[in-house]
Amino acid sequence: MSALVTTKKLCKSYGQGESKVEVLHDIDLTVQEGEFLALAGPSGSGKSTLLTLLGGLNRPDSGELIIDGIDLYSLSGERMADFRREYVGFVFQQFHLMPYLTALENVMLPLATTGIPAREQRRRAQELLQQMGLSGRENHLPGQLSGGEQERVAIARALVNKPALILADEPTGALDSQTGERIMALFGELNRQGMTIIMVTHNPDHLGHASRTIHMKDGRLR
Ligand SMILES: Nc1ncnc2c1ncn2[C@@H]1O[C@H](COP(=O)(O)OP(=O)(O)OP(=O)(O)O)[C@@H](O)[C@H]1O
Repeated sequence: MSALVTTKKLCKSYGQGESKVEVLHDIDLTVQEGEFLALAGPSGSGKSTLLTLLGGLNRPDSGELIIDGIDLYSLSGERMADFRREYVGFVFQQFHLMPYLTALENVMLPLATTGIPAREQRRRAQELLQQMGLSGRENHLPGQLSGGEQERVAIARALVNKPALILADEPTGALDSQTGERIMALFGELNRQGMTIIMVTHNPDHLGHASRTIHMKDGRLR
C-alpha cells in the first residue's frame, strides 16, 4: 500500500482578532490507498473542518496536503476545482441533491464538464444506480425517494467520476438506524473493491466498518 493522502502540520482557524477560533492544530495524517478511515470525536472537535480541508473545499492557515503526489494547496482555485472533480467524491449528511433533477440527472451532474459523450455519461450513471439497488428509480425526483434512496443517489453521484478518494461527512446522520447500517455495508463493499474512504461519524456502531478509527479532540488527533 502507498500513501494516498498526507497532511503536514495542518492548522486552521476561523474569524479574526478577538473572535478568532483555532480549530485545527498541527494535523499530521497519512491515509494509505485502500484504507477506510473513520474520524470520530465530540461535536466541535474539528472533524468536518478537517474533511473540507482534505477535499480542497477549504484552505488551511498553514500546512501541507499531498494527495497522490500533488501538493494541493499550491494549486490555483481553478486547478483545485479540477482536482476535486477528478480525484474526490463527496457524500454529505444532507445529500445535497438537486430537487428538480431526476435521480439519473443528479448522478450525471459531475460528468457535465468532462467531455465524455452524453450516451456514455448516461450509461455510467444508469449502471451505478443499478449497483446501488435503484433500478426503476432513475426518473424519480429526490422528493419521490426515501432518505436511504436519496443517500444512495448521492453516493452514486460521488462515485460517477471514479474518484480515488471518497470523503463522507456523517453519511448516515439523517437516516434511521437500519437504513444507516445498509449504507455502511455499502461503504464497506466499496472499500473492499479498492476505494479509499475517509468518513466522519458520530455513530460508534459504524466504526466497525472502518479499517482504522482516529479520534479527534479539540482540533487534534489523539
Ligand atoms: N465557517 C465557520 N466559521 C466560524 N467557526 C466555524 C466555522 N465552521 C466551523 N466553525 C467552528 O469550528 C469548530 C469545529 O467545527 P467542525 O464543524 O469542524 O466540528 P465537528 O467535529 O465536525 O463538529 P460536529 O460533530 O458537531 O459536526 C467549532 O467550534 C465550530 O463552531
